Amino acid sequence: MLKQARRIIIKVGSSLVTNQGKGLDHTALAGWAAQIAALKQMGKDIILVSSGAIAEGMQRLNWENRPTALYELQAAAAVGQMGLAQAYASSFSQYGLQTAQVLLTHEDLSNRKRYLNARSTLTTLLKLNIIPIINENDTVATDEIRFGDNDTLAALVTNLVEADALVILTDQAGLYTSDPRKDPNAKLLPEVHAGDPALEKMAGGVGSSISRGGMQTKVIAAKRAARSGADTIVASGHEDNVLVRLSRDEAIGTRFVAKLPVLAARKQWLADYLQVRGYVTLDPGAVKALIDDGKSLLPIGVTGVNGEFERGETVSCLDEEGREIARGLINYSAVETQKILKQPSSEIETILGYVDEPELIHRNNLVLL
Ligand SMILES: Nc1ncnc2c1ncn2[C@@H]1O[C@H](COP(=O)(O)OP(=O)(O)O)[C@@H](O)[C@H]1O
Ligand SMILES: N[C@@H](CCC(=O)OP(=O)(O)O)C(=O)O
Repeated sequence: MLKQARRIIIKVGSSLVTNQGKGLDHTALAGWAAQIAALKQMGKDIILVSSGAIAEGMQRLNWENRPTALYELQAAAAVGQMGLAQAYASSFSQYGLQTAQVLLTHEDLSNRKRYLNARSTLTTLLKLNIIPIINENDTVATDEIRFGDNDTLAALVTNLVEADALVILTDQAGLYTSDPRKDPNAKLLPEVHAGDPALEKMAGGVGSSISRGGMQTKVIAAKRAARSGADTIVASGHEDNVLVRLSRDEAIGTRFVAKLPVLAARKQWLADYLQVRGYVTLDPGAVKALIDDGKSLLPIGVTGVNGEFERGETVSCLDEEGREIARGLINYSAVETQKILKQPSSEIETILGYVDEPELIHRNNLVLL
């Protein structure tokens, strides 16, 4: 599949770019640059999402253990990001390629204007034949606006620039039926369907103290990438010449085939880019109205509300078992929603003294998950 792909996002995880968490593995970085240069020769647009700032920062600061305080992590990232950018710039320059550093936070992608700016900057860099190297802007990201792991960031970038494929390189051969570090009988899955709920049960957490997310975030990243039609490959970065071989369509690792219906750009944005501020619980009738009948969500079908949100913010819709079935932009704040839930829309004015909209979440602002 990579043979056909013109635009590819490649993510290399913390487990691959660092020397067991002690600074950057410069030989490994040079190897990624060499392989990406070969892919560029084949006429492909490449964006690299690379972790490693915190590990490099810890090394430069002589810190033995990964700090837990956010401000220390942020300081380490600020120091280490310099090293990461330098290392890539010098490795890629061997092949006559220039690099650009792009640091993003979740907020950059949830704000529509900044999202569009990020998209045009990235596409301009690609047109200029430059390799954008993306990482999370750890220095300013607070807990509420953090991606945390770079798998999620890579998936959102895949959708942002409408890439054809996402390649996630890690320290395991691909997705196994269970965590191979814990289960000696775990089997590698060569091909799966992105978005298959069974996969999330197989995938476990991180494999090392420096990584974030584990296989769980990779499986979800594949589901997100599929929403814009991109296939995902999760493969081992220790595999010799892996990117070049993948681009010859050699079967390596796990391929997540995108079979989900492709969502329109605005609906993708609703599904994945916005931060959920609260939850509403739906009765079975409302669940059916949303899923089977394509209706808007009315207050009468809501049985519970959680969180503090304002009008226009993103709220997740749960069924009675707590499964998320949809997300959308809500027309009433949490306080207002609490007052009008289980009530017919005709009562909104009597209860609140005004009415914004008869729907709690209008269909146009709602996406099924
Ligand atoms: N079903 C699974 N298949 C493969 N790896 C798994 C699975 N469940 C959990 N893992 C763990 O996920 C780890 C890879 O994720 P992570 O440690 O976050 O690496 P990275 O830094 O590359 O993102 C593996 O080392 C492995 O221990
Ligand atoms: N942004 C952080 C890395 C986040 C992280 O570890 O992500 P991952 O490579 O997905 O395990 C850094 O550069 O140190």
